[in-house]
Amino acid sequence: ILGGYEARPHLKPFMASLQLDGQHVCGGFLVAEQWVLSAAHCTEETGDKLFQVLLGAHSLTEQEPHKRLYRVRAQFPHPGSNKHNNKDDLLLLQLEEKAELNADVQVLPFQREDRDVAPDTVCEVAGWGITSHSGRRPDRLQQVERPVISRDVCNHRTRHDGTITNNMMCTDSRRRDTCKGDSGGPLVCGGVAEGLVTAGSRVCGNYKKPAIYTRLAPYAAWIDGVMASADG
Ligand SMILES: NCc1cccc(NC(=O)c2cccc3[nH]c(C(N)=O)cc23)c1
Repeated sequence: ILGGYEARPHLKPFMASLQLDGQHVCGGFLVAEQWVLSAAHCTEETGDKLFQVLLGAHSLTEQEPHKRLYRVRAQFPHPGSNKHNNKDDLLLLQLEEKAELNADVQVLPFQREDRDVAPDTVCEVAGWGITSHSGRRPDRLQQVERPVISRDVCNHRTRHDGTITNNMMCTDSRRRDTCKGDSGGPLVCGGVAEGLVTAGSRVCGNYKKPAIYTRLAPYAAWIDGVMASADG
């Protein structure tokens, strides 16, 4: 997160850190007791290695009462996801067991009504992604508030030039923005997850490249279907 600030500890109990060998790679959030939602692009450099999922954390390193690292039983990237564009950039992770819910570990509902969030709506996004252009990695969860911008503005030829589909949404990226390591985290508007951070152009903090999110409502059936099929 660029231009943000440290979140109030454990006030975002849905936040997940996707880790490899103890290293934060991407964000995500608890969408059901045994399921975390993140971005398919997060698996690009991991090959077929499975993530571990850290829940209940504020600091990535310090001991905290409800912090717990979960093994992943299976990972389900959306079948339409690929490394050449931002389409269908979703990843469902089934935890080895149901997460133990408590004050610091809670499920976050996602938007199921397929209607655009109004432009200028102020939403918030959190993550352990880099906090500077030099790549400084925070130990504690950061957050920032960002206004939604219309798809038309976001698709302007000087911005994302027509690549933002109806399944995507954008927020202003002037100074305050998402960046490397924030992918997969939720864009929360009015207490509901409306989108998932996607790296898009990988640019951070430049107003000419608004932040892009995968809208969640269009994928409600896919999310429910995977969870139902794998839960048995
Ligand atoms: N503001 C939009 C936004 C949201 C989330 C992430 C990003 N930016 C990256 O993720 C990024 C940036 C720079 C080098 C990078 N290398 C890699 C990589 N996977 O090797 C990713 C990146 C941008």
